[in-house]
Amino acid sequence: MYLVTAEQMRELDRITIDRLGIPAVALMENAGRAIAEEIIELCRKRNGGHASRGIGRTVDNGTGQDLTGFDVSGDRALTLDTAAAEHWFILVGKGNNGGDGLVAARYLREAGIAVTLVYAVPPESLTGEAALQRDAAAALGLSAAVYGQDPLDFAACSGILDALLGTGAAGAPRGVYAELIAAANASGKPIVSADIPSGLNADTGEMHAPCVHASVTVCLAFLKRGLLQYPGAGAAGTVVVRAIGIPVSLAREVGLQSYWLTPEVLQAGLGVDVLRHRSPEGHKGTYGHVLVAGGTLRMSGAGLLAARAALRAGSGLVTWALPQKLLPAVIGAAPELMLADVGGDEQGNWNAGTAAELLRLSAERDVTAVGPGLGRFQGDTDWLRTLWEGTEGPLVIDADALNILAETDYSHWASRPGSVVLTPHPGEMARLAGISTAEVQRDRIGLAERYAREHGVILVLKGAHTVIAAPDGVSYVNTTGHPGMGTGGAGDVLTGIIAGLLAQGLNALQAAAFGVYLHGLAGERAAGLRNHPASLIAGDIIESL
Ligand SMILES: NC(=O)C1=CN([C@@H]2O[C@H](COP(=O)(O)OP(=O)(O)OC[C@H]3O[C@@H](n4cnc5c(N)ncnc54)[C@H](OP(=O)(O)O)[C@@H]3O)[C@@H](O)[C@H]2O)[C@@H](O)CC1
Ligand SMILES: Nc1ncnc2c1ncn2[C@@H]1O[C@H](COP(=O)(O)OP(=O)(O)O)[C@@H](O)[C@H]1O
Ligand SMILES: [K+]
Repeated sequence: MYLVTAEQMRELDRITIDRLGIPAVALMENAGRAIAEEIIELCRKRNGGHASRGIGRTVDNGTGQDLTGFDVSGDRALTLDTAAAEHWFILVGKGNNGGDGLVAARYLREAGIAVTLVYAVPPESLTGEAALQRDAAAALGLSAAVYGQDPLDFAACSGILDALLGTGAAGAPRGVYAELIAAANASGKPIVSADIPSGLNADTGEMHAPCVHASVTVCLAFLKRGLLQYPGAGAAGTVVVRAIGIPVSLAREVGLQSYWLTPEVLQAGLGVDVLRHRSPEGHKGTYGHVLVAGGTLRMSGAGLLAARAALRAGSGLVTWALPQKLLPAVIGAAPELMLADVGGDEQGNWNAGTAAELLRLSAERDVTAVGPGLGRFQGDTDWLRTLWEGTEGPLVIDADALNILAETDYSHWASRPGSVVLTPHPGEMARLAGISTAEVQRDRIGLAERYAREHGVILVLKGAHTVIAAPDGVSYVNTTGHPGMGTGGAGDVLTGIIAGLLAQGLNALQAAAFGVYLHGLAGERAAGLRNHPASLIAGDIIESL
């Protein structure tokens, strides 16, 4: 499923209306009807009725609590047995988002649900299609109030439709919009947002103050980027994407290149064999050989986790290269692994002298993963450069190896035949990009796309809803995963998984995207196996692969 910015959405609207000749009012009619359908669905569910979802996937966090769900569904009857018990307030903004709300109000009324239109601004200030809908609602005799002029008691309603601000919003909600959003949130009533929660930045997921906290967001036509990025993803509730008559085939014309990472996108878009078929005559040599370079006295476990994860990801062979001093202590920790001595210092740390042996080891393996538990040492920049320029296969760079990169301008390093996958968490990304962690989190997709393009790498920006971006501008947002995965070593496991997939012949983008997806799924599964997800530890993710 495509992800769009507000600007791209406007372009899609423009082409549909101006070039295809589909009237804007028809799109608005479809949008309003879809919103009304979803409100009725919510009422039905709330009253214990059967949910009649179409195609869809709900992401469950393993504790029975819905995180974000997506649904693309077809027609459904606009009736509700319990309509008499419902009374919805329709918060109407000045633009087309308000117009959508007015259409929804008509359909809700049609289903027997009481509605009160609550205009944020005097209705006379509406223009275009929204004004047309205002007149239709008035002609039907829908009851209406103007915020600030008429008395309004939120306690009297059973639910709220937020049709205040959509993709045309700029900056934090002002004046009466801000007051209405605050009042709606404070009411404790379920809120359904039209297109995006008002107060959310549709592109970045940044939540302005105030921002609607929705139970359901009925996203229109294309999934807005901001609905998948935190903190916005947390304000949107269950996200349902509904078609409104804008052809999906226009996506290519507008140059959409950002996707929600689903099995379909992995399979059809990225060409990944998600079932991971193995040839009946395959043997360990068929499935590649990973070299993991990492682990020091203080953090030997990081190297071990990455190496074990590479095995569980299906790599035929895995060699773990580490300082000689540590070798006796880790023998037998994972009998399936091969160990390689790279020298190092007396304390069991890596040093500049390990580069030559590492290069030799790497030349005989299909992929090298460097960084987990590596530590820092004198001359580590040249050390990493030697590896970068001297190895031919793909490199997965994580943890301290990222910190080394962050301190140097590696754009001057010789370009390498093999691809590079960087897997920073937000703190490491901040150091790489020379900005604060808060700035990284402000627009994760945008930053990942820029960095990947400018540096010619596959970038995996980790954290809830990990972003994968490629040098050609394509990006994916993953929604598998679990808050329980916020535990030391979970990232080392991801590094191993990506390396393991690379060894099996996936290209760097495929391995990064599929690796992130599988890592998240394994995390969900592992969390579900514990008494409480907080008890999840990184090794559990490996065991759930
Ligand atoms: N034909 C189409 O295009 C279709 C569009 N569709 C729907 O339209 C939505 C986009 O509609 P839109 O572009 O009219 O903008 P919208 O989000 O309603 O709000 C803009 C208004 O809000 C105001 N305003 C802005 N920022 C503000 C702030 N911070 N605080 C306070 N006020 C602020 C601003 O007023 P101004 O400040 O300019 O006077 C302006 O009038 C889209 O999300 C989807 O729901 C669908 O029906 C499909 C077909
Ligand atoms: N709330 C969450 N939802 C989904 N995935 C998460 C969440 N928190 C952490 N993760 C995942 O767990 C991993 C943590 O990686 P990282 O911070 O590098 O850990 P470490 O450095 O200890 O190995 C990342 O892949 C991240 O995406
Ligand atoms: K809205």
